[in-house]
Amino acid sequence: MKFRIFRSAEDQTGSGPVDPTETPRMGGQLLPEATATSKAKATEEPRAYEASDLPGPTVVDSPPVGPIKIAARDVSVFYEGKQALYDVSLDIPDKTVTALIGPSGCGKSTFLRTMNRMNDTISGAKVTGRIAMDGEDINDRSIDPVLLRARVGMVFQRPNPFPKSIYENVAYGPKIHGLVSAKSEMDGVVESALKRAGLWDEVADRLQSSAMGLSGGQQQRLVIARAIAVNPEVILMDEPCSALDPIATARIEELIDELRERFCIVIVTHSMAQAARVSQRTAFFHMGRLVETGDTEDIFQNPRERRTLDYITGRFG
Ligand SMILES: Nc1ncnc2c1ncn2[C@@H]1O[C@H](COP(=O)(O)OP(=O)(O)OP(=O)(O)O)[C@@H](O)[C@H]1O
Repeated sequence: MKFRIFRSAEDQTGSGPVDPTETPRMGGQLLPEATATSKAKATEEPRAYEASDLPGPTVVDSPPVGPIKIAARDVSVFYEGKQALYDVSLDIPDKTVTALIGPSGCGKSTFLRTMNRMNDTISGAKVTGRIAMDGEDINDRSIDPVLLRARVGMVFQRPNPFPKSIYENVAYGPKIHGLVSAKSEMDGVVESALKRAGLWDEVADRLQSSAMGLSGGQQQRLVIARAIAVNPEVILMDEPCSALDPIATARIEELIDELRERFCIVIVTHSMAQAARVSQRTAFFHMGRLVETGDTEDIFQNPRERRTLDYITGRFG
């Protein structure tokens, strides 16, 4: 059996070259060329990928099972009038990791930001369409974006701890949102968030030390602890491992897997291997459009769209 070229599992950033010697794997399973090709286009001869194929229709491979946390309908985003995202409709299930994949500039981060109204903070950005969380329109005038961002936390590419102590980084959110007043209660919140972020054992004896003295991977887990401390319902992650080494990346990936028991997680990643490892649902974007979405296993093993197949097998992007 032949195997398609696939990004190396060690390629954590997704920016490295495709490794032709790497055996492709998806959730411990191989990605056989025969399966990917025959099911993608069972009766058609593969044809060359052409720019005129774009833009294509959205294909919903299989609807998610279980409760939907966020439902996006016909979401478009414009920057200074220039359209960056076109009519994206996507259901994001609760207690699941959904990976947003696609080549640079396809709109992954733009779509991610629509879910906690971070695009509101970009001057000249305009969002149309509807995004509902638990059935409630998050763009409704009655929704306070600051409170929304506590419910929908965000972790960025580069760890961005505040230049304060480890303790203060975690305590900051509960304090400003008035969730906790007593010091003893705050101690409990900080400890619990650090434990859930898998950092407690490494920092318990230096909570008053500066967060800036932590390693990059520890800082990223601290930022995750900071997001968790305000009891969010959703955690958005924009390439959270791209600035980390493989060991720190593996630790964050384990953490993501643990966190999905309690949270709805959406992760933007350039690494196909990472998307395959950490997510249960995948959405593939190309040129501002959602091309295909479905269970991660289906997207990687039986993509329906030629563009998806070309991307996941490293032909472009
Ligand atoms: N603040 C902004 N102002 C103007 N245009 C923007 C802004 N942010 C993104 N864009 C444009 O919107 C399009 C989508 O960008 P976006 O960052 O969402 O893509 P992406 O898929 O996340 O890319 P990458 O993988 O490189 O981060 C691009 O053409 C980009 O140049």
